[in-house]
Amino acid sequence: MSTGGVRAGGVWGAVGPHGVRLVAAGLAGVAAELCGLGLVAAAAWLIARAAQQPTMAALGLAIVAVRGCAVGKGAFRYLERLAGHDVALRALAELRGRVFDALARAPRGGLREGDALTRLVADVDAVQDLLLRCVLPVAAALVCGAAGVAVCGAAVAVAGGVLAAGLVVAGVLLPAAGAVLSGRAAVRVAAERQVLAVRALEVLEGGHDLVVFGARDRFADAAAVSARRLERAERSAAAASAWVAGAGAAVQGVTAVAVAWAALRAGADEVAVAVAALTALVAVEAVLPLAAAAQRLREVLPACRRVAALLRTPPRPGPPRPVSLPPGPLSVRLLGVRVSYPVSGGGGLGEVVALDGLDLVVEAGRRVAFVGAVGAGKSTVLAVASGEVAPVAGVVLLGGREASSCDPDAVRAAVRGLAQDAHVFAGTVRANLLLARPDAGEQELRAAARRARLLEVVERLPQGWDTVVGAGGHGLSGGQRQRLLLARALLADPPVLVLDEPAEALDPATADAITRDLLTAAGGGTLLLVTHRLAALEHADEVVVLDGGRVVQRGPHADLLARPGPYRDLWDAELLTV
Ligand SMILES: Nc1ncnc2c1ncn2[C@@H]1O[C@H](COP(=O)(O)OP(=O)(O)OP(=O)(O)O)[C@@H](O)[C@H]1O
Repeated sequence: MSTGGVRAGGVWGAVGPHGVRLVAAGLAGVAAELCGLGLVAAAAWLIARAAQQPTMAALGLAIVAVRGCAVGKGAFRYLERLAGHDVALRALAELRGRVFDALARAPRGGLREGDALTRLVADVDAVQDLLLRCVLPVAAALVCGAAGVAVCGAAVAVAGGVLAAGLVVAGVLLPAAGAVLSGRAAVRVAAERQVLAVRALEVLEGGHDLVVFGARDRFADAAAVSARRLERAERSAAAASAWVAGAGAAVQGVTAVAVAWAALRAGADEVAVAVAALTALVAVEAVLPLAAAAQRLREVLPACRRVAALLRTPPRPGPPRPVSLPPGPLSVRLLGVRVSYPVSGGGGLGEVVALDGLDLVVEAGRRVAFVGAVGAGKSTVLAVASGEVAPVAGVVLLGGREASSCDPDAVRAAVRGLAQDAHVFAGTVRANLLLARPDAGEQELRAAARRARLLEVVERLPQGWDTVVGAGGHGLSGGQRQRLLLARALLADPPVLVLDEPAEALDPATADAITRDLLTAAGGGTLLLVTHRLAALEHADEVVVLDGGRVVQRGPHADLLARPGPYRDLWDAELLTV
């Protein structure tokens, strides 16, 4: 699986590398159908001919053909299933890799949101049906239909023509009618399923709030209504499929009778009539799955189009010849940086200016704290430094190199830490930490945990480091979760460590102790720390006060406190809340 740019070919691009296997599966399917056809044709000939009491020698070849076709049908069907599923699973694995790459490139929100992501998983799985239930049956039906017409035609010429007409009805008209009939039902099912998924997610994820605000029953009723509507849509889809299947069986019977009748009228002997009629029965049976394939195709094609659209997500723009970053702690310079976010509302699109021509210099190895009111732009400073958000104007320099001329992955690796929306993965505590640095040793793990005050939490967990946390695992309190995320950020130990509210959800005493540790620890790289708690900032090399996306004050904690201004106002406000 690649992690880089877009690979061409959409959904078929994932199947292409396994083309030989797909062809092998198709050939095995065709061989199985031909064996089925040969079996019935030979058996029909054998029974009808045996009734004429010829010598055993005259029947010998047909007996061998019946046995050979019977064995061959089972063997080739087995090979088709084996090769077909093998190619489908390989193609799915390849496609999932490409989809994950594309998701990593996709902008935040949108496709990464819950319902869209759930749908995407189903869309990717639908590609399996494209191969197994659409492509392979079509190949087998085409060859078997043509062979049936040839056998029938050889037995009685006119019977071949009648069979061809029956095949057109069963293999073209019926699937087309079925696709139209079931298409509308499939669209309704997809829409209702999406509504139900959204409602179910709301009830599941917002369950606690719904109970607190007394809205649980209302939301649960709405979800139940959606479930009933989905059930009705699924019933009408199933009814359409049942009608098509019934019509297929009728066409099969009518074709076999018509072939026998045409053969009799043409003056064929009873052996030829039996062979033609039974061959027609099998040939039509081979094309009947096309009706189901057409219906499934109507559901699968939109899914494939959605996956293909995601695969076309362009890579994040990067320079053609990236400049490399110097080793060790890096300085961070933001010169005239302006960042705005698009927002919709009031019937149109607008923008929020988060950073407004910000100038900031943080020398390598310095520990700088960013403070300010809610929405002042603190998190955006970190996002710009780590390359998560691109400024619309201004320049970002890391270690003296323009960040935009460096490889975006290298920038993300050099400037990282703890974001506000950091995630605890379903896995052990150890695995969650090692995500930041898979090669970290036990000592480094413990040191990071100690600094984040996580060690005491781990020691109290039932299985210690091996306790499973995250979705479906041991529930962590808000404070424990925050310590785990902070320990992971500290273990990463990048050249520029960015920490956004690392002591959030902790009690004030622990929050201040952790902040003090972070600011006084020996060694380490440059530290950019966003915090609302000012008590420990006397240990920061510098404090930067932001307001409205601009720097309104900066300097050591003591200097800022010594004179009236925004910092002292924040300090006084903090004292009042203690
Ligand atoms: N993804 C976004 N889309 C739209 N507006 C955004 C987005 N992220 C931030 N903003 C806006 O940009 C401004 C600065 O946000 P930012 O998160 O940088 O502030 P902050 O100082 O970190 O706030 P807080 O202390 O609440 O975390 C705010 O007005 C915010 O509403």
